[in-house]
Amino acid sequence: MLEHIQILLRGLCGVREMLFLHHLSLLLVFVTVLLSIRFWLRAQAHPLPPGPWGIPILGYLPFLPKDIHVHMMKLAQKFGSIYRLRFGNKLFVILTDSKAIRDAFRREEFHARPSNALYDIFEGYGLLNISGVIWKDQRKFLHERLRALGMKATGPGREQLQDRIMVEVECLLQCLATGEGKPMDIGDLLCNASTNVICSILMSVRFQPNLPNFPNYLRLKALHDEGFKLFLKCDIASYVPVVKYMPSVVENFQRLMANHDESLEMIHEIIKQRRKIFDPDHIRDILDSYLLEEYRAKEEDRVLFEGKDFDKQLVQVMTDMFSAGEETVKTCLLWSLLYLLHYPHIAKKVQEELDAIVGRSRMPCLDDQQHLPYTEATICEVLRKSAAVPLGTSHATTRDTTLGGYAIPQGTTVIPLLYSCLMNPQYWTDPEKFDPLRFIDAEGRVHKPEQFIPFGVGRRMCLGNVLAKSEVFLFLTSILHVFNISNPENEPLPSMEGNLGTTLTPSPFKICFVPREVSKISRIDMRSQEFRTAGL
Ligand code: HEM
Repeated sequence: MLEHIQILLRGLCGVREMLFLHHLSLLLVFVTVLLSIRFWLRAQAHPLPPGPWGIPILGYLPFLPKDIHVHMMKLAQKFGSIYRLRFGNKLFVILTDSKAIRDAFRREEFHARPSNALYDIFEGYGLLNISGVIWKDQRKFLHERLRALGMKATGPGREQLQDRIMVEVECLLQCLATGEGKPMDIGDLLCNASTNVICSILMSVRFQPNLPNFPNYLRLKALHDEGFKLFLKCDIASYVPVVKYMPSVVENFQRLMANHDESLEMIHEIIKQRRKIFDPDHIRDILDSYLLEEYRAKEEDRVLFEGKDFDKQLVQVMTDMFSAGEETVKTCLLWSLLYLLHYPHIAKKVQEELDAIVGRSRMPCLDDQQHLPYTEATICEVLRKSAAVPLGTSHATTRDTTLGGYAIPQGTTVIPLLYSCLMNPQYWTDPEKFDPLRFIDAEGRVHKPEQFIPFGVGRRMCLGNVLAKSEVFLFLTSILHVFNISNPENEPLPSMEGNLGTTLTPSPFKICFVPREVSKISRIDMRSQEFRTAGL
């Protein structure tokens, strides 16, 4: 064959050209060999992380059980704390301990969110699902504005945040009191309470069955609940190219889009109403802060969000904060009550600490937090054992990189398996046991081990962690300060098994709230509801 080519070339070219071609082909062979050796050496130095085999087209998807988070934690025993999985045609890297997660997420190339047809719904707007410079700017802006509204761990100004939360705490306590100690399922009440806190911070709106906007709340909640389910279904389908064209998947996708559009439109309506009464000298919430930016940009003849639609950004940010802040806190409160039903002696110890430090003549406040180590340890233990966001939120790599000696190619989806950090027997003694004392050191102070990362770590860690901790503290301590909680008589204790969706939630359960000498606590200060409804 080679001879034939040479004869042909001899016929076409002179001797000098032949020599040149000969040298050129030698050079090409040499370069190819060199590149192959380099590639092989690099692959030896930085191979892909190890991981289980999957099957063609679907990858590891068919082997995923219902409790994905537990299964993924078990895979780490075989493959180590950094391993790979293939879902359909997509490469995933799973990080199962806080060291690997910290190592990765402190680096810029791990800060992006994955990008596929599903995430494209957000068109690069909002905060939760965007990447790059816009994400950085928006995160900084929101962080500063939230701090200005009192969302900080220490220092003056926290009363603003506390006031907003306490309005909802007081409403909740009144509802619980109407139950007169009979069994109640309080999932909807907690959902309404946490929605109202976040909506108050975002746009000074609250919803209550006796307020005219309550049907809007029910619709928004239904859209979100369905949206989360559809998102999960479409998410899995989006990894397998063939599956995503199936009629049922296309239909789910279209419903998700319609759902998303309707919920954005509802928020947009609130924004349009607010614009009419906006006052740059009276900034009440996050919505006002954005409108102030818009107002200043107009005054200074400056363009906001070059090439982007300001209203779309505003609506998507509101929606992102709403989704991130409502479900998580409600879930965490439900778990708190469920664990305390199972471990009544812990509930009693928290009440004793509250009685000793806060006293029986007032309600707990944020300043008490630092003086209540057992209560704080109990909340840490709730955050650990419930692992409310077991799979964290996926990140993606923006360039080829390495981690722990492994190659992580550009565009890899990275899952920080928070469930493993919080529940792995390698890091926690008897992790299934609910035991606040694991967070108390020899001096009686609260100590948080390095695997305790319920809010993630790094530059993309939960933006609302201070708010979440404040809410859980104020709701839980207030409930325990005013009521004794118990399981309905002659009923088995509710299951502690979690159901995996975007969060890990307990199944619905009933609980009795029996007042504890309420008369001794000064009457709960019900602030006027008019101030809240005025923002509508
Ligand atoms: C107990 C309650 C909560 C838990 C366990 C929780 C947990 C998390 C986790 C694990 C992440 C992902 C971090 C990452 O990407 O690495 C996250 C992100 C986020 N959380 Fe929370 N969260 C809670 C409550 C809240 C609340 C109340 C808000 C409201 C402001 C909030 C706002 C956010 C936002 C905006 C992000 C995305 C940050 C970004 O992409 O830069 N979260 N949260």
